[in-house]
Amino acid sequence: MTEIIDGNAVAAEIRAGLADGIATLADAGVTPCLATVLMSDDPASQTYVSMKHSDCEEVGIEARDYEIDPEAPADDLYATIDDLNADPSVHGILVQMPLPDHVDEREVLRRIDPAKDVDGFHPENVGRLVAGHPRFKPCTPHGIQKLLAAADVETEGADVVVVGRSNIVGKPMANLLIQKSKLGNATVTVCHSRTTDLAAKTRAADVVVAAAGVPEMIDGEMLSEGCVVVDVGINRVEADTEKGYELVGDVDFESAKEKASAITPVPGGVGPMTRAMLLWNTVKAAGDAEAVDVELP
Ligand SMILES: NC(=O)C1=CN([C@@H]2O[C@H](COP(=O)(O)OP(=O)(O)OC[C@H]3O[C@@H](n4cnc5c(N)ncnc54)[C@H](OP(=O)(O)O)[C@@H]3O)[C@@H](O)[C@H]2O)C=CC1
Ligand SMILES: Nc1nc(=O)c2c([nH]1)NC[C@@H]1CN(c3ccc(C(=O)N[C@@H](CCC(=O)O)C(=O)O)cc3)C=[N+]21
Repeated sequence: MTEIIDGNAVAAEIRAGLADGIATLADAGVTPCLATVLMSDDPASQTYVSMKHSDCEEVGIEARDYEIDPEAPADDLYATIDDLNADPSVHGILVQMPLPDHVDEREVLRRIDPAKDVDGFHPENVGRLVAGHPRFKPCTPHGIQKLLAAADVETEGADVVVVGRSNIVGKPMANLLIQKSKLGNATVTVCHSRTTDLAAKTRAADVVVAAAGVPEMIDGEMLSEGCVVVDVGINRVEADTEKGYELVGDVDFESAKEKASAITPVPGGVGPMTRAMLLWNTVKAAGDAEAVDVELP
């Protein structure tokens, strides 16, 4: 029987597990606070940001919402970041990606105070991760580690293929998996659009992490019997539904399920974990900033 790994359930456990840390902060008079900054009209981005706000509310994190007209000059965004950096009541800052073309994404990432960079995208935090002593682990790959652990999937000694080399998913995923740590110690192959014979690589893997942004590109034919499949892809494809679209992953779920011993669904797999680990990083940021020792799940 193939195990369907329930990301909603594991994310709910993580949120519940944050209660102790949030209570410890409350005893010290601190309410953790996340500021989200949205500079986009994209409905998907708006949905994600509003989901992040309701998650915060559920666990007792204050969420502040900043919205900037996507046509506004980049300086408006930079000024908002500068204000949030300077505000001691704000512990975490998330600038929702993607940004409009006239905004320099790299400037945005290096402008956020690295101590408030709950996405873990600031070059200093990327450097710490690569050097093996992360401060904020990027939410999606960190969530995937927690998901694998909850499903009793050992990464130690496993051959893992990561499909995708983006700075927000593929690269940090590979970096976390090669760390000398309990949720690491894997042997990792990173594939991308110039990889030759992707299917041969994925067929040799014990664990496949699909993060290419190509709907259903990994099918059962590309997988070995008994492998574990983590589907990061969130693709809105047109469909005859109430919303006019449906969400599909980068994995062809039906055929992959025939081969895999365990697989994450879309929706309800990695997505909720990304949001849970954002809360996790925000509680950590608050503890660090206020010098309160918080236990994290
Ligand atoms: N569940 C969640 O929480 C999250 C989900 N996502 C989703 O994950 C997916 C990936 O996101 P992101 O990393 O930001 O995407 P990017 O578009 O930034 O990166 C995609 C990567 O996949 C590679 N790729 C594209 N096509 C192929 C192919 N045919 N074969 C092999 N590799 C390919 C690209 O290669 P190259 O570098 O050569 O161009 C690139 O490295 C998207 O569907 C996104 O919506 C993203 C973040 C969080
Ligand atoms: N600065 C920044 N940080 C991010 O972490 C970031 C970002 N920008 N830009 C976009 C991507 C994408 N991302 C998702 C988070 C949660 C779900 C999620 O919760 N998905 C639900 C369903 C969502 C739905 O119903 O549309 C699920 O898979 O079950 C999806 C995608 C974070 N990202």
